[in-house]
Amino acid sequence: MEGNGGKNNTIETWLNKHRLMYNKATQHPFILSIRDGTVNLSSFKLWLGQDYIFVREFVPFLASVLLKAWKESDDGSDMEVLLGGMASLNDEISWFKKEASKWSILLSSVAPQKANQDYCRFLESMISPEVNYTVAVTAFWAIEAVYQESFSLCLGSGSKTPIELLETCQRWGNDGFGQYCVSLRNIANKNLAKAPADVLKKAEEALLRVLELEVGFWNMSHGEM
Ligand SMILES: Cc1ncc(CN)c(N)n1
Repeated sequence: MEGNGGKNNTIETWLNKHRLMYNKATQHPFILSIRDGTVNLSSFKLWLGQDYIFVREFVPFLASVLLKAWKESDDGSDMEVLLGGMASLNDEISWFKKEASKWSILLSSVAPQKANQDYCRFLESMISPEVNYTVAVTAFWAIEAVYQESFSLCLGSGSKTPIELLETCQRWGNDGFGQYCVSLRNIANKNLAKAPADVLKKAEEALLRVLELEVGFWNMSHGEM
């Protein structure tokens, strides 16, 4: 008997249950200000410098998800999807450096703010071998999905995203990244479908924590601390 009552759509069930929180994370006023063209460029620059620090911390987290997949997953294709994610993180780091120099941001002098530190601490907690693969991959999907949904909003019809921010929005809002997030959600759902109740509980808690941390990260960028 599967711990999830035989269902294979846990993520969708959770998203419906936590819709309010999910919308807070994916339709934050910071993102809406990019979409309506009123974004404060100093907020954008703050976000850029802070996210560079976050993305560097994201690498060991993803490495730990890969390691868990190798040890715990019975589906070899998970590894390939995660490896693709690692390759795009490599691109992402180069892109941050290029973008920072375009905006005259000295990345080496950026210090992580509280919301970023909290998020990085969460990532670190997920690295522990005691956190199982299903929980970690659910958190990983949620982290990527929030950026994908958020930035794709800034590309939709009627958006007035400033031209100099379009590349940023395309980085996470493009169809390829959308497909990658669908693959991650399928991996999470597949593992959640066979997870026992205690793992399901931890995975749902991890999803909620990610949403809360994403809201905190946007608040920090938007100057609402
Ligand atoms: C805070 C945050 N969340 C998600 C992502 C997408 N990798 C990111 N770059 N930064």
